[in-house]
Amino acid sequence: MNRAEKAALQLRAVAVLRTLKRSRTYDELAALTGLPAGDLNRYVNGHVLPGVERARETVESVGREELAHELESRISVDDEGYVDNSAVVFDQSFLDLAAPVAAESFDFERPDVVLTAATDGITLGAAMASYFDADIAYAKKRKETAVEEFVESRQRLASGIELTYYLPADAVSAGDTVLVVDDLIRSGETQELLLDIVAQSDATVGGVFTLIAVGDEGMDRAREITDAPVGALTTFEGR
Ligand SMILES: O=P(O)(O)OC[C@H]1O[C@H](OP(=O)(O)OP(=O)(O)O)[C@H](O)[C@@H]1O
Ligand SMILES: Nc1ncnc2[nH]cnc12
Repeated sequence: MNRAEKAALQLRAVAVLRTLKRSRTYDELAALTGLPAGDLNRYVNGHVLPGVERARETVESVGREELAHELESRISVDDEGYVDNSAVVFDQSFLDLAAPVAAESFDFERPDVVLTAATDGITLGAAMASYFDADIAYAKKRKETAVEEFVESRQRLASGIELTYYLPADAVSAGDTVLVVDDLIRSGETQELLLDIVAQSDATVGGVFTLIAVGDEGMDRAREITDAPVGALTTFEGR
């Protein structure tokens, strides 16, 4: 490992600890990590960096299970099965941790572009794009001003309302590998539109990832459209 890689690992460990600290006392963080509370305080406040071995152990200890647990503790589901995930999508540090875990948990092809749907998918999309050193693209329900060419995909929803997403045509190029992500998948209607935009762009789907699947319907729908890996960090019961 060269100096830069060591520093990146040490900083990632600090990011992990800071994220875990948000909902914990130092004593609780010490119990969780096995590291002394005083050391944790110095790491979280940036006075000292953890040594490379400690950094590695810290980063590796936050695997899929821990992250899913952290995610579940931050969201609430109402009586009708609707999810409030604002404490997740507004926390870029948490999403920055989710990206490597998603990449390690599923066999996604390395993307050229990470594609999502505005609005709530954008922060996760940005974290994933940054991790893969890929571009971020997001389809919007309105046409972007001053852009001339769009790829658009329209669908009539179960409710009868029509939903259209527009993506500037140069956001995804023919031949690109595209990782499609969203914060939440329920019916899969949004995924169907995003996957259609990838197909219209003559690009390849490298995977589909969501933080939260509500029921199986949307995930199954995505799996019918693509053979690429389709994965969720957590699944909740649908209505
Ligand atoms: O699987 P589906 O049933 O299509 O639902 C999932 C979509 O719903 C939410 O977005 P929403 O449509 O609420 O738009 P927003 O992000 O702009 O709030 C969420 O961010 C997904 O994009
Ligand atoms: N927040 C949410 N919870 C459950 N299903 C949804 N579909 C779209 N947004 C949703």
